Amino acid sequence: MQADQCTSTVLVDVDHPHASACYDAWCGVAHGCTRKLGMKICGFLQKNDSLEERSRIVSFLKERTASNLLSCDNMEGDARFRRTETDFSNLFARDLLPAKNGEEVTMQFLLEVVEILTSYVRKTFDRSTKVLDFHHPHQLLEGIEGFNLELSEHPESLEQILVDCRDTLKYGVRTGHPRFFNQLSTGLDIVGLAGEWLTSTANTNMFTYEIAPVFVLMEQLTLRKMREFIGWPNGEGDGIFSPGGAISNMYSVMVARYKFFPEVKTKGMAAAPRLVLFTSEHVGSHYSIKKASAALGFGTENLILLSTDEKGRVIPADLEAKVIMAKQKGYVPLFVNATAGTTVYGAFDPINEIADICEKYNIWLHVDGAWGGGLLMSRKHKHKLDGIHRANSVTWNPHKMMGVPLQCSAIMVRERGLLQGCNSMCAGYLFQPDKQYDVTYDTGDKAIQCGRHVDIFKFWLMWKAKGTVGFEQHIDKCLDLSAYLYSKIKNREGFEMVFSGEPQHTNVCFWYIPPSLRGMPDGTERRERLHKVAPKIKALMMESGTTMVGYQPQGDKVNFFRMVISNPAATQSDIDFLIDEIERLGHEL
Ligand SMILES: Cc1ncc(COP(=O)(O)O)c(C=O)c1O
Ligand SMILES: NCCCC(=O)O
Repeated sequence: MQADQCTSTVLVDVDHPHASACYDAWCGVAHGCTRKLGMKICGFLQKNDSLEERSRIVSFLKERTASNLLSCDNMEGDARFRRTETDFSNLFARDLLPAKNGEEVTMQFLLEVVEILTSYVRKTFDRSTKVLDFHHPHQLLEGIEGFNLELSEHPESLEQILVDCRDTLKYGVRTGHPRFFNQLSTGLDIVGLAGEWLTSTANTNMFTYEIAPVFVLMEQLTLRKMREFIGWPNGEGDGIFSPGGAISNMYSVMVARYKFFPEVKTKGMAAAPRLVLFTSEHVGSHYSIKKASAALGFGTENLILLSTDEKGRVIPADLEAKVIMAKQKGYVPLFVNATAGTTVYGAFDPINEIADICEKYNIWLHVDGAWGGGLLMSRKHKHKLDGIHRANSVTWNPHKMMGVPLQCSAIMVRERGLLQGCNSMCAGYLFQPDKQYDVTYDTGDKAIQCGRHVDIFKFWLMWKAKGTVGFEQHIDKCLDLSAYLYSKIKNREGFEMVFSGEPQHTNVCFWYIPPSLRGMPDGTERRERLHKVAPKIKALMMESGTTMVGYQPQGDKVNFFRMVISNPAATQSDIDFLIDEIERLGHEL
């Protein structure tokens, strides 16, 4: 293989036994070419990765080379922005753009950062790397191998800044790792990552169309598409992206109150009767409803918890009984939260039956689909959210089941105008009515925030890259993996399911029973000892860094593992690994 670096023309011996090496060389050529030509070569090469295909490609490229169509003669032009050995020890932030002559240093610095990030991405998907390198807070605060968290009086060199970047990732948790199961938000979507990089580079604000024209329109179009999945005709309604599901849920309570008692906006809660809210007793109906009742002045005593069945689903009859009881006490039932995918059990409340009761008593129905909303995109699983179209508002977090990088949460409201009416303050320095464009595109007055981060682009880009079918495949795969896990442990010695039956979402809840506890009669001693098993296994897991899965008690149930899957990188082998690891770490307890 010879490559004339001046024109980067590559002469290839197709029959050479190392045709594959030629293929790799062509990739190198592609990367040295102009974007368009390089992309074409890369795309062409990557579509065909078998050796035979590679040889065919190489002979194709050889012919093209012969016709001299593949010369990347702008190498010189790009060479100055190729990563080169740079001594950053005497370079500082002040040497970066917009400093005079700062372009070269800036490019080299950013290329170093890109190298750090791309190296991290590669390791994230490498199962031979650890999920985490756990250290206790005092160890990190004392400084490990020179990683000093203290802030500096004087500027650190760019070399130190790059070291700090590497260490920050080194001592963090690889939430994109295929064996990271600890949270509902997992994974590292590359297109989403690129979207986030662009978002930070654009560094703008969502409050007005004038400074975020493209992002505002993307948000509007994407929310409409989401509302179509909810089943509101033509995607009618309103919405906004918020910092998270807890805030989205808070919006729903605020808007419900504004709908029925608008004067509370100006006169406060004194202008309303004693209002009561309803949600599942399960902590997984999410404590954010409780937070909302506290933060919005209802008082947590006015949040009435609803009984649930063995699978954690709200019992509609209990809701109706408690509504009647509240009314008999002179309270006003304002708001019911039905959860589509509870945090711990993954339970889907019976929305239609709950909607019947809400319509009967004229109560606002909110569906918290923070965790389960994504299943609306799956033809196989969307039935679990039947009735969601009857909701007055819906929370849906793409940053959970759909793998969109944090943060990305939507609150959608069926009735247009309520978000604006509830939150608008008409700040004259932002929302001038006499702008040259249609000011209804200014979103700021719908929000409880002023400045609002651009959370839409990474989601919009992923949707463009995956298509709706791509999200459906992602969701179906994760649910298939949870069914696989359930099938592996439901009758396995040493494993006990917290509730019977196939998982509704990807949540699989179970106890691991070490041999020392097997055969022990149920009672206080067994419960106390079992309560300590999951925390101990989790601690050993984190110290070994091999995998991570959450645990918690629920009601009268002692600590149990909650396995959730939202990372499309996970495979059955990772599920097998988790089971084996739990047995390995817990066997001697
Ligand atoms: C059902 C449910 N609602 C709301 C939330 C809160 O979402 P966020 O963490 O984005 O605030 C969660 C988080 O797990 C959840 O599971
Ligand atoms: N909304 C909090 C996240 C809960 C979890 O990831 O388990």
